Amino acid sequence: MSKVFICDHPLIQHKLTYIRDVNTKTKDFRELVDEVATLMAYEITRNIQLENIQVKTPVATADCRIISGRMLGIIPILRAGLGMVDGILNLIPAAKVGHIGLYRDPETLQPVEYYVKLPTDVQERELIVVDPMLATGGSANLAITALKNRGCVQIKLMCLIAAPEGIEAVQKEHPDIDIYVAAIDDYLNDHGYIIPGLGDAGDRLFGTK
Ligand SMILES: O=P(O)(O)OC[C@H]1O[C@H](OP(=O)(O)OP(=O)(O)O)[C@H](O)[C@@H]1O
Ligand SMILES: O=c1cc[nH]c(=O)[nH]1
Ligand SMILES: [Mg+2]
Repeated sequence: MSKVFICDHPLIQHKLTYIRDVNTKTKDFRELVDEVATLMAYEITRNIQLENIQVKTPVATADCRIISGRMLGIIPILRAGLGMVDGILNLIPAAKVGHIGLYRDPETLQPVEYYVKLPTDVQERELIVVDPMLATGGSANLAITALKNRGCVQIKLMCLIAAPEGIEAVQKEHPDIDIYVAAIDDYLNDHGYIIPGLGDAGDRLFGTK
């Protein structure tokens, strides 16, 4: 069974409070999501493997460690996942980015795929699928399935806010995938919105409503 990690670092929780606030405007919302993505990336990469190397300091040789050789990929689920990409790239600039475009049909709440563009060596990479919201779990499940269908095996899911329903759905369909979230909220309303949540992440990031 996949594990669920709640990133409860005080800085993440503090910024999430302002992300949720209805009075936070687009510019601040975008900056806060970016910052939280960086902080969550710090947590998610905690157990990444290191290699030993030696470097010359100005006065001696030092035994050091680097993460070279680890091939990472960031996979945002469009649109809202885009808001988390730069924050992660700040920490891991060598990561490649693949895009999966999905929108959720407002009537059926089923995800509809409209775009997939992945790095050619995606199967060899350790992937972090990012999306601020895990609601019914349909979008995350479809994105993970799309990656697995292309031969990807090392996949983590990183979301800001999850509904219990979404976590359950991902655990059921993809029990091998670990999930990292900043918060698990109460429930989904009749329109599939996370309560209390933050509203529509894509609209708040891009100012479309
Ligand atoms: O878990 P689910 O029930 O599938 O819902 C979550 C999805 O809904 C939102 O995307 P949306 O469909 O609003 O598209 P957008 O990012 O383009 O706004 C969100 O960013 C997730 O991708
Ligand atoms: O609460 C929700 C649920 C799905 N998508 C969002 O952007 N917000
Ligand atoms: Mg949206």
